[in-house]
Amino acid sequence: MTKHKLILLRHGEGAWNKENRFCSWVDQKLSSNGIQEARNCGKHLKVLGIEFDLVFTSILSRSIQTAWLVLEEMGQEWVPTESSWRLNERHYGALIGLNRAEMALNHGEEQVKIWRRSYDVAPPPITELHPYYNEIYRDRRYKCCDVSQDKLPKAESLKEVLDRLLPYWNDRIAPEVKNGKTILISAHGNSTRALLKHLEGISDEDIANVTLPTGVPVLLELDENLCPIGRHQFLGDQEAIQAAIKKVEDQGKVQPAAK
Ligand SMILES: O=C(OP(=O)(O)O)[C@H](O)COP(=O)(O)O
Repeated sequence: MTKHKLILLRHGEGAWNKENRFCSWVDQKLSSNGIQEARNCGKHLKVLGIEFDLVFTSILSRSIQTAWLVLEEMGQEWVPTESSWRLNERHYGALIGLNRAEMALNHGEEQVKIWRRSYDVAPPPITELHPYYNEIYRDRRYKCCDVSQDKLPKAESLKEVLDRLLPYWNDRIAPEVKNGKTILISAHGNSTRALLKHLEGISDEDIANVTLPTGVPVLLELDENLCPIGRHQFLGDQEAIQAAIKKVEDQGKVQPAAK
């Protein structure tokens, strides 16, 4: 049986991951910890003998920077890399920039969980009054997309992320996987969750329980029809990975001191 190896990666920690703020389409760089996470990821993939043929990233710096650092550690800087807005993080609309724990205090943990992890509920849309509206929509990178600026999202559910990501997967990435290319997709927590949902056939309910920590490579093996062979695997120290997953899940809870 043909086995295609696909490595999915949520970028290393960014400044706003650390501050527990919804970052989404704001272009934050990696924190020093995030740089180290990306480097460690590259070291680990090198030890495993992975040889990439192609790399795909979003057009947000943290995913591109992560891909560079991974490739540098692996001595594979030459590998062709392609970036698309369709791999961008979920657009968190009006929630962009807000602190999750404060949101939990003001709106309740259940509401924050619905905003973060429900499949088809979108947060309130971003408006021109939002402090990051201009920073996002006046950025030149969004003039170079395959849709016009006015068609770009103002908020997205996970379902809407999958809807805009799927054409890129189907037309651009999947054919390369089928051709036997070993591919790294360096993207984001929710764009990666959307793709995993599609490839593994995860239900609308169960996808709420899939959490991705930063900087941890996820291996998915696919057969010739791109059906998964077994479940996705987090590569690395399993105990540390479980602790990192719990930390991401707890980001949407009221901080103990404030309870
Ligand atoms: O920017 C984000 O994700 P990213 O760090 O993967 O790019 C989101 O703020 C992730 O938030 P969530 O984990 O509450 O869905």
